[in-house]
Amino acid sequence: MATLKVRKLKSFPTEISVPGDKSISHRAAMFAGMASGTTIIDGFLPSEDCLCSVKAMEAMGATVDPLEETGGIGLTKLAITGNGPQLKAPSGPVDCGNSGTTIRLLSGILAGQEFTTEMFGDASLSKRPMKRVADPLRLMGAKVEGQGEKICAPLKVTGGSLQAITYTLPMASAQVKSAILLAGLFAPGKTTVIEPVATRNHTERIMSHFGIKWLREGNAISVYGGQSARATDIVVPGDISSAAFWMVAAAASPGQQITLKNVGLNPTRTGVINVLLRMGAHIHNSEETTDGEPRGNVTVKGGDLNATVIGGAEIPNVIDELPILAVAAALARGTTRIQDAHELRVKETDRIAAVAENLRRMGVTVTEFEDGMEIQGGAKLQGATITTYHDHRIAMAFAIAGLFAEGETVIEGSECIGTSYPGFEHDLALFQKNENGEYPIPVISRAPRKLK
Ligand SMILES: O=C(O)C1=C[C@@H](OP(=O)(O)O)[C@@H](O)[C@H](O)C1
Ligand SMILES: C=C(OP(=O)(O)O)C(=O)O
Repeated sequence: MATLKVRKLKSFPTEISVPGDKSISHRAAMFAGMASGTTIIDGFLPSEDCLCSVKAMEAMGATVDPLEETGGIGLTKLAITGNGPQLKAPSGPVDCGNSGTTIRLLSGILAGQEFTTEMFGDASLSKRPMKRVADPLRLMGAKVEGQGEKICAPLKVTGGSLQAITYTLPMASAQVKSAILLAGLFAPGKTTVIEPVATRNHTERIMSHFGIKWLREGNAISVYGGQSARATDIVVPGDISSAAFWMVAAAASPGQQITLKNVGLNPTRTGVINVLLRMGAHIHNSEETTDGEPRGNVTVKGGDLNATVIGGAEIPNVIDELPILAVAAALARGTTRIQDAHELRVKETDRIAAVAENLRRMGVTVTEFEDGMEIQGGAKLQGATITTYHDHRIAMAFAIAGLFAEGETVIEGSECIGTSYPGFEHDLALFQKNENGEYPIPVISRAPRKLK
């Protein structure tokens, strides 16, 4: 088990470029693998989760050529050549690691294939509910077999002749929406997903990018079956969910300023900026390119933060940022309430319990509810030993809390950070100059290295 030690912040970088967006990298790998021809993906996130999606597509017949590596984090540019939407049966079970996005989106693709595939994951993924994808995919005609009432992994999907459905999502989940839309590509007729609350729309945007037509009527999103993806190069912006850690570090540091470069600014993901603005942070974005996904630089200036309420339709937009927003709440004046966030209980770990437990260890008063928590801000944070429960967002959120704590904060089980943010420890070191003006971890160069 790896351990990350964090001390109170001693230095402040003026700029950080976070690695590629995780949600978009998964989708780019999957659509490229289902397209006929070669797609170059630039800005790919070489995290363990996204590499599971690449390896899965490779196991099912796609060819993967590495093109560029970026210092210390790995493969950031690759070419994927697919053979069209009918994939090859993999020679064995597919490893989805820690990745909910891999197993759920892949289930949608596999529902359209005429073979049986088994998918498995690590201990955390094996506890997460797959019934939410099994239910609609079974209605479409796929056979989905899993473990117990929650239909957990290992999950076996046998696809084939699907029928189009209209399905109202019982929970706000972009993964379930995406699984149904992906399966809909293999079902004759119009498949419609109705989402009661808007969730991230990367699947819809990437379908347009790969030449697949879809339509939105109110809160209903539809695709017609029988369409194939057209290979098209794609540039992935930086991940706002990773940038969020540095946004909070800066927002809670009066007198400091940081610019996060080339961050994805899709409005279904920018809730974290809205929440921090409401808490009193000074944030400015410059929106740039819009070849499918908006992106830009985000500058955050520190100040005194105030408590807020986070809930309702805003929740899906900040779902992965709630652990770090809970840390922001601990650093703010007043009591912050997070509500309507039951979904946090079925992530890599129960994130409500894990955040409450670790905040308390640092000296914060937290009241836990079924759907969220109340956090009393303003207490002096004390360094503590943090349990990550193998959840990358818990590890990174509490590493940021450690920058504001007296004494040392020890993040036990920090290896999970590689799930979404390879290079996080090195970026964190930019805040940790020691007495001699040296960084505790060598600061890596992010210079790209061409492989071909
Ligand atoms: O579609 C996606 O890429 C994701 C959707 C969200 O999950 P849910 O669909 O379970 O809300 C999010 O928490 C996850 O990190 C990525
Ligand atoms: C919940 C997450 O990812 P996934 O569902 O893909 O495991 C996350 O990245 O916070």
